[in-house]
Amino acid sequence: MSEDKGVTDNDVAIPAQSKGAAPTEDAAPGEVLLKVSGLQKHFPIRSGLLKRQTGSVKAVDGLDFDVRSGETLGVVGESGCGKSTMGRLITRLLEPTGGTVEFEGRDITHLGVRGMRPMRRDVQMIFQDPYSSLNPRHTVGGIISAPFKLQGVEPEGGVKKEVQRLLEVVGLNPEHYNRYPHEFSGGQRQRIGIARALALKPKLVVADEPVSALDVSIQAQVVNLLDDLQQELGLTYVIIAHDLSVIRHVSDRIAVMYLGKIVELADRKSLYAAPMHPYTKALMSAVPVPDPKRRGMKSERILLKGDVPSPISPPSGCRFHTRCWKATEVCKTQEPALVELKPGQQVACHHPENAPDQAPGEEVLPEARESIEVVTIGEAVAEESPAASEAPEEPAAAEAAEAAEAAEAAEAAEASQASETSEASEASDASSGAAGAEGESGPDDTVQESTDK
Ligand SMILES: Nc1ncnc2c1ncn2[C@@H]1O[C@H](COP(=O)(O)OP(=O)(O)OP(=O)(O)O)[C@@H](O)[C@H]1O
Repeated sequence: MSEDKGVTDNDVAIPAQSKGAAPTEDAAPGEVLLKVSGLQKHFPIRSGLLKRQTGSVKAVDGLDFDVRSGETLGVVGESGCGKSTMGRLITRLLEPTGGTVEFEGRDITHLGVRGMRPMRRDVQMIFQDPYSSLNPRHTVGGIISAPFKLQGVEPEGGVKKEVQRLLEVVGLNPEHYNRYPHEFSGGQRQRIGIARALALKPKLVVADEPVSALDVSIQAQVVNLLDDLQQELGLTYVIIAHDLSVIRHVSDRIAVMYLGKIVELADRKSLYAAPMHPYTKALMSAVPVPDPKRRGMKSERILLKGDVPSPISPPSGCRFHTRCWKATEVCKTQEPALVELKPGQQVACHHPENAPDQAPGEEVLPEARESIEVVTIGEAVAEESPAASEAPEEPAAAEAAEAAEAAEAAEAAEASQASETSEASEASDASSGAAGAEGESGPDDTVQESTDK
């Protein structure tokens, strides 16, 4: 997906983040920053003339986890399992139905708008779609300076100077301050979203599918940027993604969600080395192997049959039992608790993998044997032509991160040529951009006036 934009990705200086962003005053690394207990969100379903509640979508149905200062907690799961709802609950963009959210030891579950205001500075969100999360009528300067205005914060040196510094921090040209979102590529727009999220030096950043709307090579750049910013600013992340390759690359710990619940929560190494929940095992068996030496080796993919059940009436007992090849009678009737079976690895399963059976002596249900299909891949592929073994595998962001670094060197060679072209277009853009800005009315005028002092 190449985009013809006024600003090209060649304008992006990836290592430019080192321009002195001041670290936030976080809790000591490893201390609990966010604590979530029994968190629920049930969306009511109303029907009839009187709009009576006839049921509810149990999008998030009892989550318990904490996020430690300085870490990245990855949250993964199939579409519809409640990841985004969880993200919106912990950033308090949604009101929970039940449970509690504590930030730095303070219960923020039901804080009103005024009570939340100071906390809004500390907790920020990066959204999935850089195309729709930026107001097309506002300049980049206006977008990134909005948090300062909303919070009544006057940074040292003024808002404009600070916004330009932030643009540099995320690898964008500070001179593009007066440009509009449509003049940037997808990756650059996501950088603008990141700059906006970082404006008030938050302690916790919740990123909901921050790269899934982007081209694979651009995904790698944005993932690397998030990584670098975390190192420099001591940020704590909750990163939500359905792509296990992205999650593997960015996370210290990983929570696997299924139908509104966490089924496994573990540090990255343990989870990838020995997943305990059958659902985690199935998810991970579908991940492309990042190590080129191991590509083509025989491996088994577990294909779950059937659809994810409806969150309106989730299955009894263990919610995964209708799709699990290990399901027994106890799985149908008793919901397994999330318990730590190995240090740093919690799982909610009666019959976990790579751990002692929690309900031994139970017979596997006959229908359970039919719930999956195991496909052996690798050998057959390797026997075909060498080209065929590479063709079906989509490069994952983690691999692409490495590929992007190599590609950057090549791109640098092309950059001089590209910059000539982009300089020419910038010259014409500058005048049309200015005309566009002048032609805007209402809020944009305010932005221009207040930021171009
Ligand atoms: N405002 C809402 N009203 C009613 N149902 C909702 C609402 N928002 C989400 N849901 C439902 O809640 C469930 C969880 O949705 P959510 O968006 O949190 O899942 P997700 O894991 O983030 O999925 P995706 O990866 O597709 O974004 C889905 O069944 C969804 O239809």
